[in-house]
Amino acid sequence: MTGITLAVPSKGRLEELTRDWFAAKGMTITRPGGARSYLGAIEGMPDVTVRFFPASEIARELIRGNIDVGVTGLDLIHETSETGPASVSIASKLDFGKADCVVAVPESWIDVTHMHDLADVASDFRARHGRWLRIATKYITITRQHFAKAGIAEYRTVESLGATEAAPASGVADIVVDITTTGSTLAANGLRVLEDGVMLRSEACLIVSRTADWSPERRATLEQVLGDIGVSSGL
Ligand SMILES: Nc1ncnc2c1ncn2[C@@H]1O[C@H](COP(=O)(O)OP(=O)(O)OP(=O)(O)O)[C@@H](O)[C@H]1O
Ligand SMILES: O=P(O)(O)OC[C@H]1O[C@H](OP(=O)(O)OP(=O)(O)O)[C@H](O)[C@@H]1O
Repeated sequence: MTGITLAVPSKGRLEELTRDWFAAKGMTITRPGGARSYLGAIEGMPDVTVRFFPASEIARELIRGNIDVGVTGLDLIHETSETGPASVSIASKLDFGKADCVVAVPESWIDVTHMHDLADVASDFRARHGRWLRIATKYITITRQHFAKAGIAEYRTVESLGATEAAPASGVADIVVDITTTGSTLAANGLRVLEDGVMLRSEACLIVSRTADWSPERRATLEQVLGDIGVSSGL
């Protein structure tokens, strides 16, 4: 077996930009079965099988080694598993899909400008309010890691799969961890990013799995394909 699998986003904001990025490198991704098909190819590259997946599944399968190369957001690699970053190699940043994963508090918390202020708030919270500080987020892993690094342990996460920024105003949580690009959603919901509250700067990346089964033949195919794009695997 010398062929390799390339996974690209099947939908969402990264789909078209990914196709355009490959096209600019002279590689045309085809989807012979149409938009509902999950199998594709790259014209003139019979050793590459293209698979279409949601961005979050691409991150998971790269980490598990079930796909060889893929395009997804760096944030999803960090969020999917604590071992995510070590399980992959970033072959190239793609300069689109940019978003910062941030900690944001209500604008009315005027004394809270840095993570160390938040640490003080968190440790007093239970005594003052009779409950833990609540953080609305879908970035549970990233939150756990960064709050531990900031020495903050006294909080609870409230898992939010959409409209996270609405959680403080609606009383579901006190603060949020979410991604932001222009900042307009945070501002519209009366939230402010802490001055040292950027936990991760994310963008779409071309990512190689370290955990895939890299036989010498498949490795040679990988380096050849990446060489055509002008990058190396970093394996
Ligand atoms: N403004 C933004 N909002 C959300 N995601 C963004 C934004 N800008 C870039 N991204 C990136 O896009 C990726 C998520 O893409 P997409 O929304 O297609 O994924 P998904 O989670 O599979 O979609 P869905 O939420 O529809 O299931 C993440 O890596 C994220 O960082
Ligand atoms: O900083 P901004 O430019 O305002 O962008 C950030 C917002 O965009 C995304 O939500 P989206 O509208 O894509 O909905 P989602 O929650 O389904 O991802 C993200 O979850 C933020 O809410």
